[in-house]
Amino acid sequence: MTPFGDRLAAAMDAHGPVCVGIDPHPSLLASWGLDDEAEGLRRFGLAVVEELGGRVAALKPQSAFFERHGAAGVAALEDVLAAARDTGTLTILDVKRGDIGSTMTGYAEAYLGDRGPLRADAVTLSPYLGLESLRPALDLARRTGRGVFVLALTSNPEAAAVQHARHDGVPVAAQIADGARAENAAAPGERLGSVGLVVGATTGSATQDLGLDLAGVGGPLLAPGVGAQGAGAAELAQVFGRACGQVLASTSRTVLQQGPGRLHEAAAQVVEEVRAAMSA
Ligand SMILES: O=c1ccn([C@@H]2O[C@H](COP(=O)(O)O)[C@@H](O)[C@H]2O)c(=O)[nH]1
Repeated sequence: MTPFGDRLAAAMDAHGPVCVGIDPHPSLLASWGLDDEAEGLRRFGLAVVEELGGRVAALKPQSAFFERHGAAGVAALEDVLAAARDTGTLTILDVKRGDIGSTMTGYAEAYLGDRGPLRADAVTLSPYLGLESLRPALDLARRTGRGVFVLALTSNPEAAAVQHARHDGVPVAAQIADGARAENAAAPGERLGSVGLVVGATTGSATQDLGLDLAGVGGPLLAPGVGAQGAGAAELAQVFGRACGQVLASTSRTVLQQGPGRLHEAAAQVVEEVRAAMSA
């Protein structure tokens, strides 16, 4: 399979640098006239896929909302992922996994193997058990042409206590960025590497203050926080600077709260704003 980074670069060329999250919050389900039960989530997710499949660069289901409903919710997530795959739209499963290496192998097979019912094109990973603990996922993703987004500077304010902290004088987030750079450098020839970072659009001057070389990462930069969390075009330009071309802005509630039938128009508006920010 063509490596994830190259597939994502092509999708961003075709549809713009925006990923839409599938986050079935109870309040959104209610406003869509759906029950907060596994079947409601399934219908919600499938409606998003039906309207946006083939029209955005990527869809990002949020596993937490589906897991709330146990086995039936996870089955709904499997259906949503399968439907997205059928449209040819890239999927990023936001599940933020990270564990000791031997257990990480299980998670890697669940999300990044060729046979797992929850497989996605890419997955979000937490490096806070040590970046190298993610090795099984990094290696399997490379073998199967899938990708990962490692949490570096997340969009929530309380993250700074961990991610800005210094170890041997180097900020934790910068060490994670350097690790992603090394992974991508080991797979030369890809237009965009397949090891990306999560860098929140809400993180202000942190990328500069901490000296993160985002352009040097060589992989995609998933930027949640656009819309409901308060970031817009100006914030994206400030956070990403010369790495703008690698940014995949992510937004969920801002699009989803428009309701069925109006998702594409809302997503197109975000694409327009992000493109303007990136080219300014
Ligand atoms: O740093 C992070 C990492 C992930 N997220 C996820 O993105 C969406 C954001 O939803 P909005 O409705 O656009 O706020 C959600 O699934 C988060 O878990 C993030 O926000 N920040």
